[in-house]
Order: sequence, then structure tokens, then C-alpha cells
Amino acid sequence: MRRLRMIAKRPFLQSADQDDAVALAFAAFVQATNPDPGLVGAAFLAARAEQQGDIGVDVGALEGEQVHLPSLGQDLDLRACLDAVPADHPWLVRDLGDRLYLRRQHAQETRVASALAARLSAPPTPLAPAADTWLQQTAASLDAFSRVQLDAARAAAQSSLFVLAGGPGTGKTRSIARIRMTLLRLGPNQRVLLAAPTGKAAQRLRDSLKQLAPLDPDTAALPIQATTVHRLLQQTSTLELADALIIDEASMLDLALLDRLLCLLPMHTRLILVGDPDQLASVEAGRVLADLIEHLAEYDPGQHQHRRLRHNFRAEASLQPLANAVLEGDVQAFRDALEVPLSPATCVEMADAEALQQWLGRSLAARLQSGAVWNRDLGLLCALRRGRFGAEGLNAWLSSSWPSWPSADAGEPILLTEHADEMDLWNGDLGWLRSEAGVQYFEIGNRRLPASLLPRHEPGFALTVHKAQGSEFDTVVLVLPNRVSPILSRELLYTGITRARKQVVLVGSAAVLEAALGKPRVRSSGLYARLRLNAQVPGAKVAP
Ligand SMILES: Nc1ncnc2c1ncn2[C@@H]1O[C@H](COP(=O)(O)OP(=O)(O)OP(=O)(O)O)[C@@H](O)[C@H]1O
Repeated sequence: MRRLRMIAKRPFLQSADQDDAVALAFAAFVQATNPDPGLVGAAFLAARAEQQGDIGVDVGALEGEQVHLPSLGQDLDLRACLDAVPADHPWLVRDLGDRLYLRRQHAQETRVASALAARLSAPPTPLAPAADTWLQQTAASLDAFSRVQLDAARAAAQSSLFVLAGGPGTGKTRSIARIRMTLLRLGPNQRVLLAAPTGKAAQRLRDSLKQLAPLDPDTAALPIQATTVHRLLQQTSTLELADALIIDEASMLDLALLDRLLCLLPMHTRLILVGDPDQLASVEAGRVLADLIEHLAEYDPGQHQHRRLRHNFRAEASLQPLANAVLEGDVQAFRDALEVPLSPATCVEMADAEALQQWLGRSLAARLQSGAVWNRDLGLLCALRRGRFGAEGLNAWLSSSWPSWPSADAGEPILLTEHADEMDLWNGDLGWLRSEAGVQYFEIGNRRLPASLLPRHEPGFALTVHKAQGSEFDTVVLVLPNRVSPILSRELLYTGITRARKQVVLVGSAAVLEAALGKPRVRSSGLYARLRLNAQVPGAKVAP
């Protein structure tokens, strides 16, 4: 028998230990009310699942594993933990057969599943003639790929819930523009809200849509605003009056956030979710976009409520085979993609942090010397945050050695870690700290702000893959840890690789890369199963 975790023997230093510490505190709380070892073990398992981003634990899938709790001094069989949970327990729930939940997460999942199911079973609304005419006229002048985007807009404008999925460069943003143009023609003064889970993503969406506004001269003059989902939740009257809400980067939506949104969003407001379900999931618990798209692939074969965009408009970079191999976890295809002549992807292995610094010093300096701009042409991404192979370690080293680098006199890259609404600055924004005539200023895009007004920030030389989500660079140098780490997964590798427009350099050993490829989607949730249960007649949607 394998032990799930030897928690008692490890120092409380790594992030996994922090997960354990929170779960142990909850287990101790439950133990104070009922010392039944199984129940205490169940409390630990359910709380730890939440800390790891899961919604509940599928105990059936972990058959044969055990958990060891220092406070009980014994190994516990997982099934015994599950069986110890009474139906009326105030904090724990057993559901969907062998799934163990925190009651709060269970309530969220149940509410989200029924709200989504209600929207999916709502009959399609007929298209307003103005929208229909515009779609037909526009389609006549478009190529086949653009017509796919227009078809998605037609379907979205008739659905209470529509999901648009696609990898990087598949035209999601352009599709959002076309969806918005269609929605605005559904009636007079249509209120179409745009949002994203992070401020930075909202800002990017707004800027991209402004650039695409000339596609439709009739609506080009209408103001384009995008905000965060969190902020929308504080504007209940705006939500109540909205005719439609489009959320970009929906892979970053967590279950609790979607639950709050669905509780406030009136049924008459269409909800359109857009994102890449293969990217890293939300920071908080859940994998809602991935669960929803998996469900719709079965439930909506006619694709009236979802579309998956597959054509990559940036395919000239030919990084697609590598990204596909990662998604499939196919080690041989991954090796082949690296070895193909003129491959835009290479792999290097570094024995230790000194070797890594020497190599980065040579190869990045050469790129800077030939004119590359940091965080535009070149992105240095790390799988880990901590340690000398992580973003913090590399930032510390680069900050101290930066004055001797080529192009250092152009300033230092900075990452904002806090919003400053009044200056339209967002957590995650990248800019430059520069100085002129002895005065320091912050430059972002074509704006200059006094450095003294900067919100919280940190060096922006190296970014974690999580922080880089949504950004793109011509070349990505992706630094993996020199040892196998529980953080590594296919999603992380995929998200890192797909930040590159043209070229990717993977820094990692074959063992570390293969460990990441061997670790499929790590999150667990019951939402997909619950959506299936709630679907009234699976696979029987009729054409609108
Ligand atoms: N129908 C189209 N015809 C020609 N080019 C297109 C079309 N749709 C999108 N593109 C181009 O493809 C590129 C990617 O498009 P877009 O930004 O909409 O994709 P995306 O899926 O949102 O990408 P990402 O997720 O990387 O932001 C852009 O340069 C865009 O101009």
C-alpha cells in the first residue's frame, strides 16, 4: 500500500506543506467536535483538495492509498474516511458515489451545475432581422476561416450560454469582436458587457477590440469598456440591466467566482465564455471551463452552444506539433518535434544554478545585443516561483547583475503586483523603470508616469508561467526546475510553450520534461459529472 503523504516528516517550507498545514488545522477543528479517526481523515482530505485547487476528492480513484495524520498516529484507509462521513455532517459531504467534498465547495458546484444546466436547456431565441441580415451580408465577403467565427457569433446570439474554446492564435479575440457586433444588432440600445478574470486580461481585451472596431463601421463609434469579473460583481444594477456578458480568458474563472456571478446574473442576460481550456486553470479551486467544454462536446453535438476554433492563424511559427505533443503527453512526438530540422524549439540541460546563470548570461546577452527587447521579443519564464531555478531567484540574480548587461541603460523591466485604477494600471502589467536627467519614471506602452506613483511592483526579468498567462513573446526561454517537482504538469508546459510566437528554448533535463509530460490535467472536480446528470436529454439538442 502506498501512503498518500508523509506529512509528519517534512519541514513546513514548501508550498505543498502549506496546503497540508491548512488542511491539518481544519482536521484538528473537526477532531475537537468528533474524534472519530475516519472523520478527521476525511476533513483533512477534503480541505487539502481545496488547497490544491480541486473541488472534492474522488476517493474511488485513489483506492489503495492511505493517509497518515500525526495527531492520530495511525495510517487511515481512504475508503474508511469516506464511509465515516454521515449524511448530515455540517462541513463534509459525500456525493456522486465516492466523492468527498467540503460542504461549501459542494454547494458551489451544485449551484453552478444547475445554473449552467438551466441556461443550456433554455430554448434558442430567434435572431433579430437586423442581426441576421448583417451576418448574411458579412459572410458573403469572408473566407472560410472567418465564416467559422461568424457562425460562432450567430450561435452565441441565440443562446443563453455559449462557450467558445480555442488555443492561442485561433482567432478568439476576433470572434469576440464579431459576437459583440452581432449582439449589438439584437435590438435598440443593447448593453453588451465585456469582462475577464484579471485586470490585465480585461485591459488587453478592450485594447484588441478597439483595434478591431473598424471591421464594423456601424458600431465602431460605440465605446468599448472591459472590466474584471470581481468588479462586475459589485455592480449588481449593471449586471441586471445587461443584455449579454462576454468573459474572455475564462480558463482563469474559478468555481467560487462563477458561482457568485451566476447567482447575480439574470437569466435574460446571455453569458458567453471564451478561453483555452488546455491552459493552466484558475489560481483558486476549480476547472470550470474545461469541465463545461468536455460536457458540451457530448451534449451539444450540433454545436449550437459551443464552438472549438482549431485553425491557428499563427501556425507559420510551427510550434503547434510541440504544443500538441504536450497536450497528448506523447513523449515520442515531443522528441520528434524538437528534432525536426529547423525546429523552432530546442532543449538544453543545466546541471546547476551556476551553469544556468552562465548559459543565460551568454545566450540572452547575445539576443539583446542583436536588438531584442526584453518582455516583447524575449520572455524568460519559470515553472517555479521560488529557488534559484525559479522566477524569484533569477530576478534577484538579474537585478544585481543587470548594470553589466547590454542595453541595461535602457532601464529595468518591472512587473506590477497591484492595481492602481486611477492610473489604469493593473496587477500583472509589464513596463520599464527608466531614468532621464536623473529623474526616474515608469514607462508602459506609450505612457510615462512618475516612478514615485508606482503601485507595488517587483523585478520583471523572469516571470512565472502563471503570471505570463495571456502574454506572448517572440522567443520564450522556459526554465524548468533541475529536479522533478509536483508543480510540473502538461498544462504548465503547454501554457509556457504557447506564450512563444516564434521560438521556444526549454531549459530542463529529459527526466524533468518527461515527468511533466506524464502528468496530465491535475485538477479534480465533479462539475462534469454533475452537468451530465443535470442534462435533460443528453445529445438531443435540436437545431435552432
Ligand atoms: N479570420 C481571420 N483572418 C485572418 N487573420 C485572422 C483572422 N482571425 C484572426 N486573425 C489573426 O490571427 C491572429 C490571432 O487572432 P486573435 O488574437 O483573435 O486570436 P486569439 O485566439 O485571441 O489569440 P490569443 O489567445 O493568443 O490572444 C491575429 O493576428 C489576428 O489578426
